[in-house]
Amino acid sequence: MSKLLVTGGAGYIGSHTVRALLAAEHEVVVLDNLKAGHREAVPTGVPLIEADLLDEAAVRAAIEAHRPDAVVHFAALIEVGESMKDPARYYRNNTAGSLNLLTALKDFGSIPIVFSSTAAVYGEPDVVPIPEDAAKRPTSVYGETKLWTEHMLKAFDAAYGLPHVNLRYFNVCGADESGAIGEDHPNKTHLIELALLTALGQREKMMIFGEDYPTPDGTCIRDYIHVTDLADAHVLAVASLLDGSPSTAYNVGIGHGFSVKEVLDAVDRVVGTPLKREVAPRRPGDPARLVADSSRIKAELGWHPRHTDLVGIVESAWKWHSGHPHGFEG
Ligand SMILES: NC(=O)c1ccc[n+]([C@@H]2O[C@H](COP(=O)([O-])OP(=O)(O)OC[C@H]3O[C@@H](n4cnc5c(N)ncnc54)[C@H](O)[C@@H]3O)[C@@H](O)[C@H]2O)c1
Ligand SMILES: O=c1ccn([C@@H]2O[C@H](COP(=O)(O)OP(=O)(O)O[C@H]3O[C@H](CO)[C@H](O)[C@H](O)[C@H]3O)[C@@H](O)[C@H]2O)c(=O)[nH]1
Repeated sequence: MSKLLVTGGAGYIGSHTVRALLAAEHEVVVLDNLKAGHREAVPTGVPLIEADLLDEAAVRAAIEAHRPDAVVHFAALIEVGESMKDPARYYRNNTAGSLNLLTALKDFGSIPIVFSSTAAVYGEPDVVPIPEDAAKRPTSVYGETKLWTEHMLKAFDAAYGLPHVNLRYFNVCGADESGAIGEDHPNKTHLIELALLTALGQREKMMIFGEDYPTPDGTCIRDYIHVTDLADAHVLAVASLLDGSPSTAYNVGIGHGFSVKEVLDAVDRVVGTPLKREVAPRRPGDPARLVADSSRIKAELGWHPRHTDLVGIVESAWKWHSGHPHGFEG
């Protein structure tokens, strides 16, 4: 049993991963500023340090007090559109916040770290499915903040020895099978969450952002990875670091893409009624097709996604949203 510090563990992906880490018999401590996370998402018995990564002294105090064997680092601002309007906030929170954490990790004996990176580091890809060594040309400040953190990790590892795994997630979706936790971001921008809130009557209609992309039905294609499969990838990444494996990066996706229209068709099937749809202009910065080549994590860590059926993925998200129409507020 190892002791793990999880930053952003009160958020959507973090709270699912905390459960997977507990199931793998690790001891877990969460650090979160609760600006986008939820106290209720942290399981009873897991200590929650309410602190901000920008508070360097608080970060150092948390590491010193708990002396984790490894850290899983989710805490970040996550909205592509907002990052373009307020880059200062994104570089400060995501890149400078990560710098505070990495500095503490190297000062307290090079504590290994699993970092939440993103497919957004690739930007518009030359090759699809995208392998890890594809060119990194982020088209958003959000993607840049994550790529800069990857650069810092590489430099810290070279200079001080800081073992790390960058997990580059594709489009994360779904919810824990219990239906007790799920996606509840303060600003809703993700396709499946918005569609299900529309089905609950909280939105009038679904906007399809562009149907003139060079794809079979003209809408964007994404690789939808279920949050519990992603949580399993973290458990494996932590184990590999604790075993002394060298630093690396892994793409985490199912290796198959679905178009916006296919996702909305699946939502219609699951909720049993067709949602009102309207075609809108393209959303700036959206690549046409993002699909992961996840063969490296499969080969090296033995990871395999269990949720590859789109209707099943949407059903799991629907169980959460229909049971908690206003998220953690009820
Ligand atoms: N959701 C996706 O589709 C997706 C895709 C790729 C990568 N990611 C990455 O995964 C991670 C988790 O995303 P999520 O969807 O769970 O988002 P989320 O907003 O639900 O979780 C992020 C958590 O971090 C906390 N946080 C943010 N800044 C902090 C700070 N400075 N100090 C302390 N706590 C802070 C928030 O309160 C929140 O609980 C992020 O790093 C995100 O960039 C998400
Ligand atoms: O109301 C909506 C919302 C989204 N979309 C479309 O649906 C697709 C998926 O959009 P999301 O906003 O759900 O997700 P993104 O692909 O923009 O981004 C997500 O996945 C990326 C990696 O693939 C990054 O990690 C990012 O942080 C994360 O939000 C896009 O083509 C988007 O244009 C719509 O048509 N209508």
